[in-house]
Order: sequence, then structure tokens, then C-alpha cells
Amino acid sequence: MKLESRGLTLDLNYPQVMGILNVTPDSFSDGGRYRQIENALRHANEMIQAGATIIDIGGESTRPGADEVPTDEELERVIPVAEAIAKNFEVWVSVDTYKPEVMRESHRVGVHLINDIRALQEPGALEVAIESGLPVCLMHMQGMPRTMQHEPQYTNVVSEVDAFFTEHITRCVNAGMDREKILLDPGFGFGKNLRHNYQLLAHLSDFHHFGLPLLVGMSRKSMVGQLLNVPPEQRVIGSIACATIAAMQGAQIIRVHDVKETAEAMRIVEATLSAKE
Ligand SMILES: Nc1nc2[nH]c(SCC(=O)O)nc2c(=O)[nH]1
Repeated sequence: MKLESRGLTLDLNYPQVMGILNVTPDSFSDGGRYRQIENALRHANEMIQAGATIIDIGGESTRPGADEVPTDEELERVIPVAEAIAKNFEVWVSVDTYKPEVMRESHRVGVHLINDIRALQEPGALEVAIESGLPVCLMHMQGMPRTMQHEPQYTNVVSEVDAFFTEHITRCVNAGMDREKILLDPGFGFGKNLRHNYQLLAHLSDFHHFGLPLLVGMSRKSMVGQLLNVPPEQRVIGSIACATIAAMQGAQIIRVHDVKETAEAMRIVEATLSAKE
């Protein structure tokens, strides 16, 4: 399986590491220190050297309880960084946004992938995404970041996420999006309790029936922290375990903070999966 965008190709027969670049003042993992462009470029370069083939830029913290950021503030944080990285490095640049204006400007400055935690449900987002022709990650979320962790309920989280994917793939394709430009993400930690998260991880391979790339993000999240009782910066080993379990099930893109460690683990996964054939 391959993904193309703007002349770049991702070989999805091997797990690809997506490095997280938060450009928010309150991001819980980077302490918001990567806001300036030079710091952002330095961090992006470090992640690329460590093995990241995609850099995911986020201007609005979506951790549980986070407030929304005004569009012009998000544009100011994200677009200069996205443009600088796209210009300076031969790497896929994705933008973690649900706002159509941010998607449109991201496309204008050379971004390769739209990463939308709201699965193009914001008014205007689907039209902008189709117009851009960019690949789009549709992520499942129950509720909204501010309230999503207040008692999330499912009858069967795996089948409900599966139904969500069917609904939104159909909606996007019917609106004119090429089906092969869609990526799917179960949205770990977005309206899920600990058990829901591990049910999704345990059944991740069930989602391959769509024939679309699976993107997962468990890095430093509470599904690791609640088990190990450690703060975010001490969740690297648990995050690597989650990444490995996902990649062993064929997840094609792993979204992480700790690129070097994850890239090394992916080498072990590749060796194991290729020995299976
Ligand atoms: N596609 C995708 N995008 C994301 N953006 C965040 S922000 C919260 C954090 O990194 O803890 N998580 C995810 C995820 O799981 N999947």
C-alpha cells in the first residue's frame, strides 16, 4: 500500500513514524517550548534525523478539557511553521486541525496531509479537503475535547468506531473525495475510558477490512499513564509497547513524541513481520 501527495510517496508496507510537533503554549508533552519557528525547525530536524517520515503540526491542544483556539491564533501558530518545514525538508508535513481555514492555508503553503480529529465534520471542512486534493485522516472522537472524558459510554466500542468509519467514508466519497485519499484513526483517548482504549488496541486489525491506511496515536496518553501511574515524560516505554502492538497488527502510521525510540521498535516489527512471510 502506498500514499502519494505532492510528488512524495509513503511506502505503507512498513510502519511509518509521524513525529508530533506541538506549537501550542499549553501542550502537555512539549511544555509549549516549540512555538518559535527556529525551535520548531530544530525539533522537526531532530525527528527527521531520528526516523520520522511525517511531521504533524498541531496549533490547538486537544487534550481532555482543553479550550478551543480562535482560528487566527491557530493560523499564526501553525502556518509559518508548516511553510518553513515544507520548504526546508524533504518530509511529509501534516497539520492536526479541524478548521477549514487552517486546512486551506496549510494546502497553500505546501502541506501534504490533513489530520482532522473531527473527521471533516466542521462546516466547510469537507469541501476544503476535497478542493485541496490532499489525503485526510478521519479520526473517531465521542463528544468534544472539553467534555469527551466525562463518562464515555459504548455498547461495543470496536463496532461503534467501525460504523463511524463506514458513515464518514461514505459521506466523504459521496461528496466527491477519492476513497484512496482517506486514512482512518480510532482516536485513542478521545471519548474512551481505559478499557475502551485497550479494546480498540486489541482489535485494531479488525479495521483493515476498509483497505485504508490506519493511523494511531497513543503516545504518552492516559491509557499508558493510568496503567503505569507516571507523568507524560515517563511514559516512553509504555508508548513504545503500544506502538509495537499496533504495528504488529499492521497499523501503517504511528503518531508519537519519542521518534528515535519508536523508529527503533519499528525496525524490530519489520524484521518480525517480514520473517512471517
Ligand atoms: N490522528 C490523530 N491526531 C491526534 N492528535 C492528537 S492530540 C492529543 C495527544 O497527542 O495526546 N492525538 C491524536 C490521535 O490519536 N490521532
